[in-house]
Amino acid sequence: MTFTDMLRGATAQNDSLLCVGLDPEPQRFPEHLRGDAGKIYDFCAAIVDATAGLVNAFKPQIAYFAAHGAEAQLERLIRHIRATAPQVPVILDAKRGDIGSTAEQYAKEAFERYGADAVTLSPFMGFDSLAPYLAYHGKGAILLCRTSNPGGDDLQAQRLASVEGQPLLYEHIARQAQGPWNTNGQVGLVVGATYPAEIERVRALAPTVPLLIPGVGAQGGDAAATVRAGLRANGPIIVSSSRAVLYASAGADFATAAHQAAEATRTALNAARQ
Ligand SMILES: O=c1ccn([C@@H]2O[C@H](COP(=O)(O)O)[C@@H](O)[C@H]2O)c(=O)[nH]1
Repeated sequence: MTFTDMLRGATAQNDSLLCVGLDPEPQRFPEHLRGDAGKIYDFCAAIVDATAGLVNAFKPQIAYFAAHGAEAQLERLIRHIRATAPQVPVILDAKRGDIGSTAEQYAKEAFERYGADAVTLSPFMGFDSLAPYLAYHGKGAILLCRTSNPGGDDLQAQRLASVEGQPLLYEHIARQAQGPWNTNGQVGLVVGATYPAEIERVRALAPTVPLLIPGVGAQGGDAAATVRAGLRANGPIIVSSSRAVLYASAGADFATAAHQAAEATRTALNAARQ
């Protein structure tokens, strides 16, 4: 099954636009696990079990595993997601970007080693740096477009004088993603919930690609504005929240609290659907 098929299925089955981001920080774990990088799998698996019926995707961020040498725990976690929530796609947030020969290795890592359904990529090095991921037909390639951080403006809001109509860089990325770069219907875009006007602009330029939208929760993005700006009948969205769900409680009830936080966010997102 393709990434987009899985996304459509999980969105319908769980009645959800919410993606739970898996960004494990051992120092923020509940007391009985705190500071122990060997417990990353246990912590994340409990979060997965508590939220699997509430999400349309899970998004592990690879840095939070690699920083602790916990890649084997990430592999095990993705196998656990497959076993307990086979309908829910896994987006590996890796933001890779490199020349083609190296990109081949990164693509192998994402899709063969980890078995992810989609991966986040930086489009900064151009189409040939994306092509190795697109060679994995059916897998999602989600390109950074208008990111959630304030510094995203430094480059993404610059005007491209060399392109007809002089679009901003992020607008050009959106057009490429909807058009010539989307050779097999695998491309998606990352747009920050912290910038709803830009989500709307990206959606106008890229009406059907999946939008991965981080920035609700800890970064303060508005759930309702995000849905209104990004969701269309044929334009799916994946609204990601990590810390607000993972660390809803620092106590032994962390998984119950994560369930409640995810459910509240799912409800807020659904309330804004047309
Ligand atoms: O523009 C972007 C792209 C990716 N991210 C990632 O999403 C999560 C956000 O975590 P929260 O705790 O919900 O703020 C994190 O993994 C980032 O690397 C993003 O925030 N913005």
